[in-house]
Amino acid sequence: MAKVAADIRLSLHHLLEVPNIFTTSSSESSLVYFIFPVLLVAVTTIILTWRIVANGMTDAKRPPPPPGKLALPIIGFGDTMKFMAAFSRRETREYVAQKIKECGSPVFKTTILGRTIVFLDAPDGVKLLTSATDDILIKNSVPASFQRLVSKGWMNYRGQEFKALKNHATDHFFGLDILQRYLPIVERNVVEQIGRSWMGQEYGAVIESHSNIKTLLLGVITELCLGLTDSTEIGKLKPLFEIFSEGMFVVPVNLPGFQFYRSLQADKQIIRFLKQQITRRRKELKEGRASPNQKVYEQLIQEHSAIARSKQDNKCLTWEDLRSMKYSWRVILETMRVTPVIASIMREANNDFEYKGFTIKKGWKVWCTSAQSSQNPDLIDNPDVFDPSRFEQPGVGVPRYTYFPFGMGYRQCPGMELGKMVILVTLHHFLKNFKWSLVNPEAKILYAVLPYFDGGSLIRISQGEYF
Ligand code: HEM
Repeated sequence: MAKVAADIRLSLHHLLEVPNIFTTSSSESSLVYFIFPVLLVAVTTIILTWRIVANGMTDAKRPPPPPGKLALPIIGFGDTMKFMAAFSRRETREYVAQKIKECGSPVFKTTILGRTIVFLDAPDGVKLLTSATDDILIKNSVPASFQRLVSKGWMNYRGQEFKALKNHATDHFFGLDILQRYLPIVERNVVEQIGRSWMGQEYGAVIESHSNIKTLLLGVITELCLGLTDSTEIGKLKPLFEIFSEGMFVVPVNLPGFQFYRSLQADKQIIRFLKQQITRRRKELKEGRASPNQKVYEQLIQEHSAIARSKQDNKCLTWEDLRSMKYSWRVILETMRVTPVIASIMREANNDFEYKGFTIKKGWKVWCTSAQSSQNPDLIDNPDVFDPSRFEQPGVGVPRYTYFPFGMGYRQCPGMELGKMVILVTLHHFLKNFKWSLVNPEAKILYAVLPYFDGGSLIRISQGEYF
């Protein structure tokens, strides 16, 4: 090693000692004239090799890779700016349509954030992305910042290890029998949070609803996972989560002054907080102290008031009540179709494979966005129209493999039933106690990984007993 280092130092020394070409003797300048063409040929060869390898032209027996230009490694941005601008303005559909026109194929490739991304078509692409096993596609296709912040645990598990983890989580947390036990806790949290932040406001008061709902959800999760009910303690976590999530889709520079650095610091504080809470919870458990649009609105009121009427003495919601909220669930599905929480299924090729006559290379990211599936006018009638009735008959208004609010198949969201429960319970209590309207109905919903309300989500609430 020492010899190699010495050789490198020597070569660097020689290189640095090459005299200025404008003041050289003839033998020195001929050396420079020799070096330049060699460098030129070397750089050209590297670029050509990269292009050939990137385009998969080296293997004559294989079909070609999908069409679409790739950027030069390291220095090339490719479609990064174009895609990010379209994504944040909710114009992914226009971006995809333009690319399909440019490439002449619904399956195409490009470079985003320095990675080769292959966009697949729906429904076939969604079917592949959600049903392929880990030897073909792995769940690793997220930006580096997101991966470092969020994917440290669950997403890094593969194959048998992943199955064991998922079974464990289902047995101890996400199973339907366990969720039924959580229902009273979820409902109490919703009612308490509504009482704390929403009740008692004067008629027509304006509320920042997004932030309030986030507090509500944090309260539910911290009580379910940690048995934590102290609202002051929970209040400390909220700003940390805000800072943490702001770093999910940024350039991952871990230096003071950068967002990613701030998010990692917040992550450390959250972990410290959670560790303290887990220690406290374990101690409690050991000591045995722990205890376990107008028509749509009218239809929702109809469904929920019927449930409320069927109960005497203001009894709590039951699992059967949740199961009977069928129209409400269609409204929620349609809401997530129009504004998906997670707007793409993302995987990474774990091996070379073929798709529709194209070779997808190992390491390439493989995506199918909701713009190509659940918002695609070729697959869904009038995709921009909010119409919960499309979910009345499974697979008809919304064909199979075109809609994936919780993902599908092997890596489907394990929190789906919990998410569903919290949303339905919250909706029930909101409908019961409030009427509301948007303060700024023209305000856009934009994206920074997750959707957010441009200018806040102010709503005007009027408290009452609506059923
Ligand atoms: C409305 C609420 C929710 C929505 C819309 C949602 C949506 C999703 C989606 C689209 C995925 C990606 C699936 C894929 O790539 O195929 C996912 C994964 C995941 N979700 Fe959810 N989710 C929700 C609530 C929750 C909750 C409440 C939890 C846990 C408490 C949770 C835990 C997870 C985990 C651990 C994964 C990773 C699964 C894997 O890697 O296999 N989610 N979710």
